[in-house]
Amino acid sequence: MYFRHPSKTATTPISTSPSPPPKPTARAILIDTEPKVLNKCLLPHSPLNFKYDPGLSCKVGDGGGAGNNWARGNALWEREEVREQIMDTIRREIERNDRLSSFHIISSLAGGTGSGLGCAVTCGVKDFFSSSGLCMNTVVSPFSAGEVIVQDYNAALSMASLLKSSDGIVAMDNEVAIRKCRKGWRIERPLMSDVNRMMAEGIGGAIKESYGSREDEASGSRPRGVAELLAGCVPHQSYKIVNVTHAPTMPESSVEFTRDTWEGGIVGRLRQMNRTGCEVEQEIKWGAKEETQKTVASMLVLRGDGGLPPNLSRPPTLFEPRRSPHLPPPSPPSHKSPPLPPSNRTDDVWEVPLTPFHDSSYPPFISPPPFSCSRSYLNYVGDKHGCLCSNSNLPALRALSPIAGAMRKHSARAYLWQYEKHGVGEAEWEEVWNTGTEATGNYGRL
Ligand SMILES: Nc1nc2c(ncn2[C@@H]2O[C@H](COP(=O)(O)OP(=O)(O)OP(=O)(O)O)[C@@H](O)[C@H]2O)c(=O)[nH]1
Repeated sequence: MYFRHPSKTATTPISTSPSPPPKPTARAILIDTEPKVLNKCLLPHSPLNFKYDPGLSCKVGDGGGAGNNWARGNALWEREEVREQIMDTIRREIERNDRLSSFHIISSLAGGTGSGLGCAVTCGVKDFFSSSGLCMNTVVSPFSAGEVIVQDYNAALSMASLLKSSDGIVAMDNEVAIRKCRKGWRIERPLMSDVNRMMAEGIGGAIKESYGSREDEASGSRPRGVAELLAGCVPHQSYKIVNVTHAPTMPESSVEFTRDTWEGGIVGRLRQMNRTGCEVEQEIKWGAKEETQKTVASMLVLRGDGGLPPNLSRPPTLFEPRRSPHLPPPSPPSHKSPPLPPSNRTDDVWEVPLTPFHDSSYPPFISPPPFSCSRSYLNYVGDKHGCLCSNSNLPALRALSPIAGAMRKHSARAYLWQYEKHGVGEAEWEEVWNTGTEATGNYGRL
């Protein structure tokens, strides 16, 4: 459950004048070493349609960032006051839950705070709260050039640490997201906010919303959010890097003119993308018959309007569908509809057997390779949206590639003193190479 909705926490005063509905509060713990970054997130008049809880923000360190140095960010965890502040905040938030199924930690790979401290927090969560739930990390890979000179070191240290501590790593890539913004949304010069929106559309589509109430469970929807994603895509601890692709990606102005089908449209495109290792919908090579990408496990989440099953009322939506104001409002849910789809629409996926996504070869110990498909009624892109989470070799190898870059830099002894100063010496680098070589070998063998 990612948000606390106002109805649960506050009583709304009865008023005759219409006022905007109160914003839900993200159940997110913000951690940074730069107070100005946190303050920006906490601005009372932020344009976001949700707000952050100032009580859940942790300003740690001396206020100057971690200097794009993984070791410096990671070493902050050695300081008792930093550890206690972060762990206390997490503990308080856990105690406010009825129940908890998972943790989701989001950070970049290239900087110092998100990568270094983020890895330490992941280990802390696993050490202290692993009985409370699984821990998934979403990490953002840097652009291949033009950013931080030591980005390969930081990304390599992060990946090696998370491969050991995390239950699943969703690897997002800034460069891929920029291409999606350009080709899918036709934004010539995407801003970081566009990149973030694109990534959110992917990861938001992948994680089935978990409202966490007992009624949900009683209704049979059993929403499990992150835990469901991990169960579907991480069948073995040697394969914990997950890639997320989604369709459609189209400019907002095209939404009202687009009528996609499931099997022939969205699902077909995602299948071809999965077979050929294509990450941008507009770059699909339809002529390519050969599989260029091998997948260990995959999970498809389809989102679309349809008759809601009885007892499953539409939850408050944070992501309003990108629906044109000229379209008639969506019809209210029919309580006469059967408890589960199918509907009578011929393009509905429930009427068309899904051709499995696993037509590639798999390691012998995973047979048959897991493939699951589920549906959510909460949609926020047009009337149909598909999201494929897969444990495929090409994106995983790309996420691991900074380790090779770091090895090259390391052999030239470049910048190593900056890391040594904060406790990352030869033994630690050796561990990174070993972990990286093993993971690269596992994916390379597929
Ligand atoms: N997608 C995305 N990437 C970002 C964003 N902000 C920074 N990055 C990427 O994150 C990396 C830099 O890491 P930051 O998160 O800025 O650094 P930090 O974790 O605050 O670490 P320090 O600055 O060293 O304290 C670069 O690869 C950036 O491209 C963002 O809003 N969205």
